[in-house]
Amino acid sequence: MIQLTNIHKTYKVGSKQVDALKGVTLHVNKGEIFGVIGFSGAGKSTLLRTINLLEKPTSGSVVVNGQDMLKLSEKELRQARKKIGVIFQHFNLLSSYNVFDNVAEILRMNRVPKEQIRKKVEELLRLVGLEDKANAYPSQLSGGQKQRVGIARALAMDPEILLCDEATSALDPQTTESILDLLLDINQKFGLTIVLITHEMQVIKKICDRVAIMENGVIIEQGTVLDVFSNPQQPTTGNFIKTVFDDKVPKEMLAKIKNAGPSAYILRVAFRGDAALDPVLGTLASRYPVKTNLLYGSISSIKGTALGILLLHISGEDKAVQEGIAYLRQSVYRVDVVSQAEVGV
Ligand SMILES: Nc1ncnc2c1ncn2[C@@H]1O[C@H](COP(=O)(O)OP(=O)(O)OP(=O)(O)O)[C@@H](O)[C@H]1O
Repeated sequence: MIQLTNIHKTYKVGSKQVDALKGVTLHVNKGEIFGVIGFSGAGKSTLLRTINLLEKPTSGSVVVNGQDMLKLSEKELRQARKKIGVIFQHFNLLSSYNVFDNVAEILRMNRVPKEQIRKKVEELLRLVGLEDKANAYPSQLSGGQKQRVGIARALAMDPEILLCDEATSALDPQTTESILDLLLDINQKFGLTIVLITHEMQVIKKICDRVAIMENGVIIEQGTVLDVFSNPQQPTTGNFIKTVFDDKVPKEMLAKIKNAGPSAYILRVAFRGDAALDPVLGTLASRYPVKTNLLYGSISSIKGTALGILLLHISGEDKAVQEGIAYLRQSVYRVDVVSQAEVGV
């Protein structure tokens, strides 16, 4: 659906050059929700804006729906952009227009016949749950309601792709959840392809199928959300995951743990799918003469698959501990030995 290949973008600021994108290659499948996460300045907005050519790459290719976007004439590009809706962090509504007209304006601009406009706007406002706010002005709406108008505007021309530029960053956590539910609903109802950029891992976890992590203008890691959450490869990815799975243990608690022998470790254990329910820990305790303490545990569902993260303290004679760890490694998705300093707070 979207293929970005070896995208470079260099801005010139006075005599200085800023390399915002340094060879980004990305494929987004039709109908999926693809998230791009990174810290401020990583290049996310620039990347998102190359998809509809709001930002023209310095080099590289942008193919959307089989069309090479860089080869289109102005007129063809305008047509192609109709199929790519965009929603923004600060909503971009027209403050002097009411809700109805904010949405109708898009249809008028695109010369949709007048008699079709009312029906279409009513349909869109129903979809986003704002049918009773048609006459309200943006200043009379909450942030979440404003973003719903933004979504209705973005969907007015029946796009195939929706680009979301930090669409929930200005919203409180509860409103964020409801906007993400709406995006998920639209994705499922219409098979809409969604690309979103965010700095919140919670957003990625809740609705994305796949994720790319950006740092300094490059993608440092990408994969399904489940794979990335359960098996991160890069330290930055691990740091983002920690914002969702806060596997910290009070230092006083760590100080009280008594080792059952000379060998002791703290393990971070990731379980996936059905394995999350298996009595692995019971078998570990009965089969190996080791002592285990559960320090932290969390199970959540990522796109319908359970992902469990545990912190375990294991101690005993060295041979038994090593065999116990080997058994765990065979039985669960991933086991890492972590230091007290890493998990203690
Ligand atoms: N129009 C511009 N002119 C000059 N430099 C720019 C321009 N737009 C972005 N940059 C620079 O390019 C780099 C990437 O910026 P970009 O906005 O894409 O990052 P981001 O990951 O979206 O950050 P944020 O989360 O803060 O929006 C930054 O160093 C930024 O200062």
